[in-house]
Amino acid sequence: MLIDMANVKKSYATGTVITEVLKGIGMKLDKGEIGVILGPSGSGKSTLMNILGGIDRADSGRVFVDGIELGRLNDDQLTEYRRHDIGFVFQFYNLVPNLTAVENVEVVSNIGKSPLDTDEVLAAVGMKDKKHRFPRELSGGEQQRVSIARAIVKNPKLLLCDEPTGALDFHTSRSILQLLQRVNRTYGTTILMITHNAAIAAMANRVFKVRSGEIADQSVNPNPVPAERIEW
Ligand SMILES: Nc1ncnc2c1ncn2[C@@H]1O[C@H](COP(=O)(O)OP(=O)(O)OP(=O)(O)O)[C@@H](O)[C@H]1O
Repeated sequence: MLIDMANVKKSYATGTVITEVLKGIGMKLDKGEIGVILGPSGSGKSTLMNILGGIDRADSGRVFVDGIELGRLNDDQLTEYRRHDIGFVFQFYNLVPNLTAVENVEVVSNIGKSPLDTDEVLAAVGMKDKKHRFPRELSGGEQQRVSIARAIVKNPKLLLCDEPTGALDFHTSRSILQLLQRVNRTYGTTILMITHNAAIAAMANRVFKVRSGEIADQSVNPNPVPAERIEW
């Protein structure tokens, strides 16, 4: 079991108003699986992912990732966990603009405990030939490939993707989803992906539907579909 969460609650206070964003979430994902989280805007998806990624903390409940109980880590340990064990991919790539593609990846591999080879990873995401370009010289899809290379070069236990195709057209999105499926197979990386797009659920082993801070539905997909067959 890679992710094992039970009864996770989280509230935010703005002024005197307290909003309960997560109301007792439980979910499990096995090692090597792809999980997809679906849910409307504001339902708590990013909050859930931030807790799993060690960016934020739950107020109560239990969160285990690969046997590590995140609630028991102090701030320094949580930073180490985030740095070494988790890869993040965001909708808007978040590459460093004045570094080339290869330098963006090296920034992460240089601080890794057991990083993968930078050139191998850039080749795996199809960006070997353009590795000396700056982000502004790359298309959105290419920038997302570099950001995936940056996320996986540290060989993370868990790859968290928050709307990784949210800013891309259909064809580019599908090639990014294919890439994520290939990363999952090649490196055995467990992937948890947030999306608004229900069609993407077809490529997942497990699908979690979040509504108003609760898991409204979850399902197991015995035959995940290759990403190239997904249509929307
Ligand atoms: N730091 C914060 N302080 C106060 N409220 C917050 C904070 N972070 C999130 N919220 C609130 O928590 C709720 C859930 O936010 P969250 O970003 O987790 O939703 P989401 O499902 O990821 O939405 P989206 O699909 O729009 O990204 C929202 O109502 C949001 O306004």
